[in-house]
Amino acid sequence: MYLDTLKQTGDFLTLTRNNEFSLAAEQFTLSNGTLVEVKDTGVIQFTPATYGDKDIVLSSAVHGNETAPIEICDAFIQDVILQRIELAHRVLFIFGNPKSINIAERFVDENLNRLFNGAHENRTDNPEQIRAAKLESYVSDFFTSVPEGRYRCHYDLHTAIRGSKNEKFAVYPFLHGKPWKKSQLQFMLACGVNTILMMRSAATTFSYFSSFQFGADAFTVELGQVKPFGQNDMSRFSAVKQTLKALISQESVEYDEFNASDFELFQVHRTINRTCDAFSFPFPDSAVNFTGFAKGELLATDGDTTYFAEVEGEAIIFPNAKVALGQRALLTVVPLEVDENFV
Ligand SMILES: O=C(O)CCC(=O)N[C@@H](CCC(=O)O)C(=O)O
Ligand SMILES: [Zn+2]
Repeated sequence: MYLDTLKQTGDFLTLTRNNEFSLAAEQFTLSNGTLVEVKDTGVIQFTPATYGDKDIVLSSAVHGNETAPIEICDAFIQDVILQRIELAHRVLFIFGNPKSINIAERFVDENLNRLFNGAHENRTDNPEQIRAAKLESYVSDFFTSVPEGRYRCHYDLHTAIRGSKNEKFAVYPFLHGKPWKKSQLQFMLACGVNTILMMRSAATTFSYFSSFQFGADAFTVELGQVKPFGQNDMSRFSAVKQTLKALISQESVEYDEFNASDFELFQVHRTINRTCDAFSFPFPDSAVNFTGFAKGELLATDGDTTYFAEVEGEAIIFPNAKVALGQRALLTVVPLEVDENFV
């Protein structure tokens, strides 16, 4: 029975870290009427006695070494349980990969953020495969256990391996032709995120899953660079903390008028996958995200295949030569202007 400690401390992160793979479901009600449901290790759902029309998912630790988002969500969960924050909406918090938090690694056996939207099927069992399937079902239950037509969003919080020219940026999953929402860009701006990458194809990421399967406004949000626990400068996250707090605790949140000049928008130019053991980049580990290359410059070598920048200024995002074979080793992006595809 872990509930007494959880009620007293609100420390769901420690409970999660002490139970790497599963935790028996339990529930209780706070004196303010909020129902607290522990669904599993790392998965906790809050339902206020009276709740508004938003169903909000906030996830972190899909990559275990990305600690700043974990600290942000840990603090929110404690604030809710200890009644320092009163929620206005239903909220599901997820710490994605508890064991990878404990070993301070991106993942244990397999990158969890490549296993969503059915990608966990037909593969040999390992903890991340199992976890992806469970997380999908918790999110599905959360969104579908209430009447249809409610507003849904999912912000999957990460930090990037490399430094970035633009410290904070968000990935807007492929919307299959639906327009991008200026209101979501305003929300990101309020979080201190002025740089958005528009994906142009389906993915197996957590944010794409919620966007595609449930029509949620969903993003992968990169809040800075990976640091061990205790080494994050939490002052750099004050805007995102304040904006997320407003989202979950206020009936509605007003944002400034959309102004295209506030943003740097990019669309994916191409994805380069690693297919060979001999995969390398010509640039050093210190090369930051959004570094632009001149047309014709070498971007990557995959066995006998060489990739050169196809357009002037083609910029690199998430270069990682160590990904598993078949996985994305590099995204490149080019600037995007606001047009009629934004509503
Ligand atoms: O810095 C890196 O190389 C990776 C940071 C990270 O985990 N990014 C996400 C982005 C997911 C998306 O494309 O929506 C990932 O690679 O899973
Ligand atoms: Zn990540």
